[in-house]
Amino acid sequence: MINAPLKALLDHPDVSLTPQSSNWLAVTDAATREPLAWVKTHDATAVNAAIARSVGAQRRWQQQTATARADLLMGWYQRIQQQQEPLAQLLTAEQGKPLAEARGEIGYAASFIRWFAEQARRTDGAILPSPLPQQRLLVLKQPVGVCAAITPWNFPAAMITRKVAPALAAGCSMLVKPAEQTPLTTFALATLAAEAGLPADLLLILCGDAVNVGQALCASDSVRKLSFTGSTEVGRLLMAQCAPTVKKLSLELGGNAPVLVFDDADLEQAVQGIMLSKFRNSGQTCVCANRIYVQSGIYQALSERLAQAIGELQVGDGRQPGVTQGPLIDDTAVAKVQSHIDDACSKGATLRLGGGRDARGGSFFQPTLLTHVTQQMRVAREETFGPLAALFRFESEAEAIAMANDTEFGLAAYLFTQNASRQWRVSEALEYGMVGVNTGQISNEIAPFGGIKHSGLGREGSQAGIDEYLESKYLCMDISSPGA
Ligand SMILES: NC(=O)c1ccc[n+]([C@@H]2O[C@H](COP(=O)([O-])OP(=O)(O)OC[C@H]3O[C@@H](n4cnc5c(N)ncnc54)[C@H](O)[C@@H]3O)[C@@H](O)[C@H]2O)c1
Ligand SMILES: O=C[C@H](O)CS(=O)(=O)O
Repeated sequence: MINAPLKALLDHPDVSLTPQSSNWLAVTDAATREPLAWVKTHDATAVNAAIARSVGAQRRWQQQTATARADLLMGWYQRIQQQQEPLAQLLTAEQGKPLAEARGEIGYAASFIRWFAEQARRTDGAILPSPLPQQRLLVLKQPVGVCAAITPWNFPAAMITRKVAPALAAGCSMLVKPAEQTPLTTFALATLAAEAGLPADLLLILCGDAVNVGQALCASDSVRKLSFTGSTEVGRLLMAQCAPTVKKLSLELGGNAPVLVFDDADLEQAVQGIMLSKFRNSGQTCVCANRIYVQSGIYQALSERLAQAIGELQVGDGRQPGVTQGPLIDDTAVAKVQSHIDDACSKGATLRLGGGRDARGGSFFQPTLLTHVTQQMRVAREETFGPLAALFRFESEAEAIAMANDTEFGLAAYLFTQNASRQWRVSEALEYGMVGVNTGQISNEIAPFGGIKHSGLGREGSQAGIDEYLESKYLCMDISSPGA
């Protein structure tokens, strides 16, 4: 239910708490599947009208000083922090994750705003040593201009601010198409940005048919950048759609994260790291452990301890105390996890724990452990995006690295070993954008988040994050006096 604090966050002409006509989209509760609200949808004409408004807003916004932009972002940050609880309740309602995780995501989302408020005043250019005495060479940093973002449902707050904050800090405007399953958090964040003084039309939300909205954004020459977070399949499509207008692109795509646990790992540290990486958001994160490779000497002890830890997970409505595993986003997600389990078992894997839809029905799924998994199974090649821990066995370091790298994805990888030399050797050999050593928690606003190969282009957060929204302009100035 949308209570009074949540209703105040959704005070937007494109959000209705009462049923609306056909060109409005119903947003449902992830656990109960009851309608929460309705959001207005945009066709191509409406998208193009929004782009035109964004152009004007951006031109005015880039005239603001970096200090003014930073101050406004800090005001937005503080309001989000003050509203963490209602925002978390709204996020859990539409996405399903347990409230404790939702509170954490709100804090994580806010951290990007604070980070880029700080970065706004550090977009330094350069003065270069000229090769000619009469010339002076300078580099200016200028905003890219009108930007668009298309975001996934699994982190309805953080995937918005990880794009909008650097864009606004750099002097850009942003048009956001949130996932159809979880747009309400985006509207709530926009409400707080407006309360902080964000000028009208600088942050516009475009709900509607993803294909049509996406095509209109990609086709517009006024939109100079697209930042997409989602599946690799859609990322490839958007990349192609942006080619005719040569847009700047940031792509945060799919993953297939390996975890390597060596005989010399600290067993408890490895189990805790696997649990954190695998079961956060019920396994619905791009950096979740998808394949767990365990060296023979520790395999039995780890599989026993992991089974015990998985058995302690609590499935249910994320609003209920003690629940650690909320529902999957929809029945399609349930079917994909089930298909990976069935495929693996048909090819010789052992079902150690769980294995199917939870007795609660809906899209609740039992946290599952498979052992004796091999590279020939679908779970080794595809991103499961659900609460399935798949254990593989290996003998040597070289074999583990080869299996870990045997994928077109390259987002995150993890390894557990107390041997410092091995930490360096394996980290350098893993073909991924991010590597966790003795930890399953690698995400923050300060580090460069992103992947290589089919997991994407560019980085979010960190010093690099704002560069995705800036252009470098080179000035070459002849300072010789006339007639000299
Ligand atoms: N790398 C990361 O940081 C990161 C973060 C979250 C999710 N993901 C990936 O996203 C996937 C799961 O999220 P998802 O199911 O929302 O992904 P998805 O690709 O199906 O959808 C993502 C967004 O794209 C939109 N979309 C879908 N088809 C489109 C089209 N033809 N044109 C324009 N927009 C379109 C959706 O409406 C949604 O807003 C997983 O693969 C996961 O790994 C990656
Ligand atoms: O799912 C993708 C998110 O980027 C995960 S994280 O919260 O940034 O680790």
